[in-house]
Amino acid sequence: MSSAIINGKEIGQEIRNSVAERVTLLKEQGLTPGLAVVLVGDNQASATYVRNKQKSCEVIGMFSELIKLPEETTQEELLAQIELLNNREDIHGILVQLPLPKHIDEDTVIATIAVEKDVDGFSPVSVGKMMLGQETFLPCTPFGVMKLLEYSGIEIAGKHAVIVGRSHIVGKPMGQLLLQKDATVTYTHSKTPDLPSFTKQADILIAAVGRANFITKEHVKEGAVVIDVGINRDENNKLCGDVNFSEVDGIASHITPVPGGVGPMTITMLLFNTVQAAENKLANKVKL
Ligand SMILES: Nc1nc2c(c(=O)[nH]1)N[C@@H](CN(C=O)c1ccc(C(=O)N[C@@H](CCC(=O)O)C(=O)O)cc1)CN2
Repeated sequence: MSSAIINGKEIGQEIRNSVAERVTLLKEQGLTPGLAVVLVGDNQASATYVRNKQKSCEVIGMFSELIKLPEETTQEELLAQIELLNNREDIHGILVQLPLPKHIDEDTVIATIAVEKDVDGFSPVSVGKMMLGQETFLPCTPFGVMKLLEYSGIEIAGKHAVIVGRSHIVGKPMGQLLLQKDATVTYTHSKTPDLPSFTKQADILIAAVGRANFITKEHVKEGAVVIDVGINRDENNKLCGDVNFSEVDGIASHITPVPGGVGPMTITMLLFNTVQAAENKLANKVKL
């Protein structure tokens, strides 16, 4: 029997509908949520994501502004742009599309975003608050995964979650969010020896390693929930995840497809966080 598909497009749309209602309420009170999207350089994939983010804002009635900077922009110039956005009344959320050109230090740039506008949830203060379980903006991809699990009725408490991948924006926060819901969490990565001996124990397996079709049937326990965070291109330049879907289908109880699984949730939770930032502003609630 095939695994149940966790449909990120459908779940994302349901959440976007409720975010759109919150936008309408804010506008009735004279505030239009505004997102600034900063894109540096000519990365084609980044340009596509940024376009999709802006289009998604428009669909739900939010304002968005693209700050497009050339590849040769210096770090100082970029930091100056962010300072301007930090001080703008009409901008409630700021995101700097990653990756940045190599001559710019991502950590310094992210740390410059005002924490109350850090709708990507990447700044050191946001990450620290998330680790402590305090109210803050959660990073959009792991936040989206938590919503996928919630909307699919998947129990987390008491389950063994195994994360494959340790990036700052997905793997690490993912484990924390699952831990906060009482999962037992194991972190693994591409250099973990005998990886299947760990992943085979997972009730919930999160693949966030960034390698096409890396997770195969030998990694997955019968009945596991498999969440594929990967966005890769295979040898035919076809979009694919970190999980070899056709091998794992039928072994997992539930699985996310690529495309149409976690990806759409990343932008959904960005909209969610930006509306939250605007609501916080209206309520004069500064998240420091
Ligand atoms: N500042 C940020 N930079 C990056 C983030 C981020 O969350 N904040 N994440 C990724 C890229 N990303 C958003 O920026 C992103 C990636 C993929 C998708 C998505 O919807 N994927 C679709 C397929 C799209 C396609 O056809 O190519 C899917 O999986 O269904 C959305 C957002 C790195 N940078």
